[in-house]
Amino acid sequence: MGIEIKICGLKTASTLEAALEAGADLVGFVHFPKSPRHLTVAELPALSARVRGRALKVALTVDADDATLAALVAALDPDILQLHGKESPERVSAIRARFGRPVMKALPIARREDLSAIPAYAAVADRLLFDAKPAPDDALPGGNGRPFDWRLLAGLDVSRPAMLSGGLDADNVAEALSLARVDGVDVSSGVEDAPGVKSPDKIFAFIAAARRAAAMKGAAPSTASS
Ligand SMILES: O=C(O)c1ccccc1NCC(=O)[C@H](O)[C@H](O)COP(=O)(O)O
Repeated sequence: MGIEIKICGLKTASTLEAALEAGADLVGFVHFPKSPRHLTVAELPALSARVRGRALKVALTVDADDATLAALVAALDPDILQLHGKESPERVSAIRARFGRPVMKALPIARREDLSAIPAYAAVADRLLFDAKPAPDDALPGGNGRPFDWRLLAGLDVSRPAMLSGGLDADNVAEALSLARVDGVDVSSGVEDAPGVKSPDKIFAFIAAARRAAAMKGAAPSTASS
């Protein structure tokens, strides 16, 4: 079973290069001033040029207005717009139509009830990303290194490609993939030495662990009919 791997919150040329060399399928750039991973619009073209088709570029925003999205689209030329705020299904649909880019909507998950949002967003987004719901004292809506109960996604059957994120790292990604039925994994804090400081070694270790886990999952006999 192949999976997609996204390394999010890349800020420097050297760590972006590490993610690309390690084989990341998607690379994420955060535009959210409160984040330690925030990149200004002016910083994006140089990073964008380095990707050169080696991975999909993802622009991550939180409840961004159209002017901000337009500036990001011009500066990064993203392959995917990741919406990580409280964007309604109507707003997701409007962004997709206005900017003509595939949209990945992040959905915050803590309990089974949180899965009830899936159908409305699956109807309008190209992809879904299941992330841990922030705790009241978390400063950010994502990128908090907080895991959730991956068993909630065990029987997941959505009509869109779905990624899992929240507190993943090289040590737990195999367990996460063994429990959640997803098409990919997304990591930020788990490949950092400090908030906003990516570690090339941890990026390589994470991607190797995720690929190994996905290969083992593909090789394991199916239990679906037993
Ligand atoms: O990373 C941030 O600083 C951030 C800020 C605001 C919204 C979302 C943010 N990050 C989301 C991600 O990096 C990933 O999509 C994912 O949530 C992984 O986060 P982590 O738990 O740190 O691995």
